[in-house]
Parts: sequence; C-alpha cells; structure tokens
Amino acid sequence: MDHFQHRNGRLMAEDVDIAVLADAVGTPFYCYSSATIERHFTVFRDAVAGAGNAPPLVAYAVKANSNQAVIATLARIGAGADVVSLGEMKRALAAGVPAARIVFSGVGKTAEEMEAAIHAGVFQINLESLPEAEMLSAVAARMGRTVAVAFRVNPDVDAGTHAKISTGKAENKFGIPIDTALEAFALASALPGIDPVGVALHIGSQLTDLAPLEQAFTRLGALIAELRAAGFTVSRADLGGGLGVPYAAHAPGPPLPEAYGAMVARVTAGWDVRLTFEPGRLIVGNAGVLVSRVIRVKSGATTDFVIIDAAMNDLLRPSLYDAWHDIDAVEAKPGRMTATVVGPVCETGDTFAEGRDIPAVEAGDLVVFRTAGAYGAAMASTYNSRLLTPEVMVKDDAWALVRPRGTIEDLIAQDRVPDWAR
Ligand SMILES: Cc1ncc(COP(=O)(O)O)c(C=O)c1O
Repeated sequence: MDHFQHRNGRLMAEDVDIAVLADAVGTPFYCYSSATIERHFTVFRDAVAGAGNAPPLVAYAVKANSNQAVIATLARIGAGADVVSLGEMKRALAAGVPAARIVFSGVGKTAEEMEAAIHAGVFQINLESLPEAEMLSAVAARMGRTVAVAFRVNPDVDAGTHAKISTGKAENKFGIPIDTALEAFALASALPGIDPVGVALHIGSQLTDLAPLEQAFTRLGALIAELRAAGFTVSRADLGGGLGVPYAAHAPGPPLPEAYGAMVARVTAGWDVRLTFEPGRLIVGNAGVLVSRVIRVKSGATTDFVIIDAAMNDLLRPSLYDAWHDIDAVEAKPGRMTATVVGPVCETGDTFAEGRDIPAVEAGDLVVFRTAGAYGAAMASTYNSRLLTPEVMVKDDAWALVRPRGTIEDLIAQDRVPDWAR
C-alpha cells in the first residue's frame, strides 16, 4: 500500500496534487511520501519485533535512497542505518541517526573509513575478509580502541534474483566462505582492537521468494552453533536486507514483511542473539515516484515512441537490469496506446519500456514511474550534462523540495581547465 493514488482523476501524493508539484518544480523530479516511508518502516519493525533475544536493530540501508530528508524521517522514528561508505556514514549522522545504531558494511572499506567509523563509535563493523580484519585491527589498535565486528559470511545460496544484484553465491565478491568462519573468528580473537561478536549475511536484493533466505539463515544458525562449540561467544546476527517489493500491479508481489518476520522468528528461535536487519528497498521503494513530462510522440518504422524528459541518468534500473516500473498518467484520460517509452539520452539503452500498453498520452502530458523510491535518485548521474534529478517530499498536504535542481552553470564551474588545455 502506498500513498500515490488517483482522486477525482488526478494523481495525488498523499494530499498533494502531483500536477501542481510539476508546475512548481519542473520535470523530471522524484516525489516521496513520508507517510509511506514511515508506514513501511513500522510494518517491518513490527514484523521482526519478536525475533531474537532483544528488540532487533533495524538499520535502513542508506544506499537505497540517501536523501537527507528520507534518512531523517526514518531516524526520527527509531531507525538505524546500514552504511557502506564514509559518505553514507556522514549522511546518516547528519540526519540524526545515532552512531550506536549504525552498521558499517561494504567489501572495500579503506583505513580512512575504518578510522572514521571507530571515531564515530558505530554499533558494528561487518568484515568481509581476513586482510580486512587485519587492517581494522591495526587501525583500532593505533587509536587505542576496540570495535565490535561481525563476519559477513557467504553462504553460497542462489537468491533467485537478477545476477547483478545477487550477492550470496560462492563466486560473488561478498563475505568470507562460510566454511572459513571458524578460522576467521580464531584469527580475529587473537588480534588487538577488534572484538568478534557476531555473524552477518546478505544474499541479494529484490528477493521474491523466502526459501533462499530461509536456507541461508539455517546455514547461519548452524555456524553459530559451531562457533559456540569451539568456544567463541556469538551475541549478534545480522540478517541483511533484500526483501523485494511489488513492481508490477498486474503480477503477484513478493512475500509480505509479516511472512518474512514469521519465517525469521521460526528459524532463529533458540539462537539467543540480538538480530540486525538491513532493509533498503522495502522501506522506500513504493514511497517514491519519478514524475516526467512527455516531450513528444514520434512514429517509428516499427513502433510509436513516447519521448519523455526523464532519462536513464534519472532512473537507471530499466537500462541496467531490464527492470519493470509501472507507468501511469498523472491526469487520467480515456484510452490506451502501445508505445516504447524512451528518454532523450543518446543511447538505445535509454529505454524505460518497450512496446508497453500505457495510458494514451500526448506532448505535454505528465507520466509517473511507480516504485521509484529505491535505487532511483540514489543512482542518478549527470550523463549527457543533464542535471541531477530534483527530489520533493510530501507530508499530508505539505510538500518540500528536499533536493533542488542545480544549474548547468554550477556543473560547469565544478570542472577546472588547466592553462595548457585552453
Ligand atoms: C550489505 C547490504 N545490506 C543491505 C542491502 C539492502 O538491500 P535491499 O535494498 O535489497 O533491502 C544491501 C543491498 O542489496 C546490501 O548490500
């Protein structure tokens, strides 16, 4: 359930008319609903509340949507943050997430990032290799500090999602092979500055089936037992994120958070650990739409093209993963058409939908891509010297421009031209 619904033929974001926003802000732009963000966080937190030996840490994966207003909305209602770079950590702290609720993940943390995370006092750093454990130990010892760490294990489970966002197969770069975890704990326990307190995993994103998750969690449970039998203390387990969201209204959606929570409670019963979760897409996916205006409709030799003012630089998912986003008209009119919906960028890959049945539109009409709140603005670029997509957030009948459109002059001024290039 989201808060972008037609009322009297006009698409509303909560109580704000999207056509009015488009006139005020210009297109394209992202529009987020704070009510949807809060609802999804609350639903997820409630769904997993009973699992583990203490209230779980729900650490929002900032990568999904790193706008300060989004993070602050979540921080205000108790969310933690899962961050994968110094930039994301600074964003989370600036938005009001306490360091004690921040998990620092990522396969390529630098010494600078480690030092900053330790300095901030994060809840946990998730390690993904033995060399990384050694580097963190050296950094922490030099600072005279000890930091809690979890080893992210690679359980070699096929998450059944798109290959580019599948992270739990043995051949993927993520985590340590699960059968080397005992060795990793032994090494980490002997090193100064790091305190191995737990295990972690994350097998992929946009998962539409609970079975691979259950299989991975079951392997993690066996590992916890094995580690304890070898004399190690395991007090935490981080189950990652990955639960999918519905992208197409006409197709059955992925399992709901309630089903996920019930599975987690069943599989983790008896683990006697505090759990962490790192949901990203689930929290913000359906909380955002990308609003765009039709520039013109053009008849090609084999298909009609609807050329809109949003492009692959604004929403990369269709180009990168052949991802589906439902397309809707902002002002409902009668009639439908079959069209290929494209942006102005000079690549054939700048295609949002091929031969899609969409509401009939003409030049000047507004369209939205639904379920664009996650990995939309966060993956935007200035390719073709297009400006970064502005972002708007609504709350009831109020709205705010939470990231203004820059200017091309600012973009030009960021570059430096040495004398010898003139
Ligand atoms: C380590 C880690 N945690 C959490 C997430 C968030 O995933 P999702 O947005 O699928 O919930 C990701 C991205 O897939 C990730 O790499």
